[in-house]
Amino acid sequence: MSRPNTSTPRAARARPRRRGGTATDWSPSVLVSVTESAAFCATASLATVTDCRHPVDGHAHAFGAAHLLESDAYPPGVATTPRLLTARTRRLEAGDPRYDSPLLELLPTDAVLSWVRDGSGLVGWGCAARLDVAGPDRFNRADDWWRELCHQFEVDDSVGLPGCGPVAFASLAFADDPGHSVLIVPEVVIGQRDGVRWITTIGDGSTEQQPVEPVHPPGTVSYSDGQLSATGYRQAVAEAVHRMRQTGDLDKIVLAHDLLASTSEPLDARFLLNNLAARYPTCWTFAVDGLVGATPELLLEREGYEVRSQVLAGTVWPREGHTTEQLAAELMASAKNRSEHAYAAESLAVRLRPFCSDLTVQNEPEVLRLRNVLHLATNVEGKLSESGTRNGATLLRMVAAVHPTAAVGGTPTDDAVQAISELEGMDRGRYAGPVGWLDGSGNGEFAVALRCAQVETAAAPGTEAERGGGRIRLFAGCGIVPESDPDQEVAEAEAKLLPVREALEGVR
Ligand SMILES: C=C(O[C@@H]1C=C(C(=O)O)C=C[C@H]1O)C(=O)O
Repeated sequence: MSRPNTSTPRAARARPRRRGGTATDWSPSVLVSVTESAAFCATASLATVTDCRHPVDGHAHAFGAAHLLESDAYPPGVATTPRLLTARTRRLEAGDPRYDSPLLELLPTDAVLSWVRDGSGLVGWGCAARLDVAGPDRFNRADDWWRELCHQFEVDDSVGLPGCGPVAFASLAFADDPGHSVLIVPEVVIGQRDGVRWITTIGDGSTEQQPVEPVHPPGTVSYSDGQLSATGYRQAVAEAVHRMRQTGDLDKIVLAHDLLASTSEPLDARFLLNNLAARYPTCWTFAVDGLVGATPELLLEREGYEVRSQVLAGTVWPREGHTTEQLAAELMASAKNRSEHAYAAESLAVRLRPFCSDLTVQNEPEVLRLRNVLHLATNVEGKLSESGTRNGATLLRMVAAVHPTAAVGGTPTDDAVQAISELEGMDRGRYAGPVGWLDGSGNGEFAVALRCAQVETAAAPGTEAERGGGRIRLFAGCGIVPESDPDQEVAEAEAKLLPVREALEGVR
């Protein structure tokens, strides 16, 4: 992909102010921090904005986080003292210990943020600003917040690659309700792209030299049913198949279930990240606010005017006596998998096309080979239209348009999403939602949060967590079509749970 096109229209790109630019034309806007969210009803979009270094406590904060909210929809917030946020990016050079260590090895213990694939990507820590948001309008609110915040940055960036300057890590809920989405602007980001390693500090950079403690293994791991057991999952799949065959109102539905793991020692997200990255180097190893995983599915990447996606749907998993090539051939020849896949590829392409002047969808799917599964994959590439970008087609708004694709929702989308909530009866949280990062120039990458688990913070009474251990909720799901066999779907979900299970158990 080419470098960002600097002629991208202003409306399409949140533009931080670059040092050496028009310093005097910056007029501090009134920054408002909304401190209350519990008072709102569940169906409304909720937004809580926090300057994390100064937890919301009713006092003015040392520096501001800003967002746009309709004044009549929210109670009065707490006015903050407007102060410019500084984002400083510089190249790391040979001789600096951070120049050639693997990115994941640079992470301190707490508040880790990760987006790493094949050794490149971004890691971050600390929290210069944070948005918590929920509801059907979560994408637009997140987009407004990020673009507004970007105007408050003074940027000193001598590298200029996508991911330099101010960056937000984002992880959005699968569903309009329930679910909670989060954007975190770290205090420190270390990035690598095209062989260049850089560091960005946001704010005063005081956490740049955070000591890196040794990674702490989780001890013994035990599993128990989550909100939807494997047996319950089998029933839900059988019911979906029955319904599809009887009424024909759904063409495809993606059903998932969860699994709880308890560990005898506290969970160190870096232990999972390291193991996942070692076994799944071609996946995006991510961590945002306790959601940790290694996903193979690129939802949408934007660089300048170019967008790219790789839709995955249709799966086989290793069986004794079958080579990878035999499995790949079986997958390509399976009418059931091809139809599951076609719905997913079509759903992405149809919703991305309005933003593009050109959109190329691979004719025939290819096979993506991973250790635990093989998927059918379709590559999609587009060029954004100038009118679209002028009219505010930001990455987050495009992500909003394509989510959920039929790889994690179904066809037709609204009916499938409704049926998912009825049949699963669990809160997916941010599993199967978009996860990724955004920079201040409009570039970014979002994947579908798969092969992941949510580290739980509250310790349930009588659990390992209460005794000082950890608790984590793993998720996996499968596309169901009328030809699906419930036992096979249970086995497929098990294969998809394997990456996180093995990472927890220390398999590398
Ligand atoms: C839903 C998941 O995966 C999705 C479903 C797939 C399928 O049904 O074949 C394949 C890849 C993903 O798009 C998951 O991993 O939990």
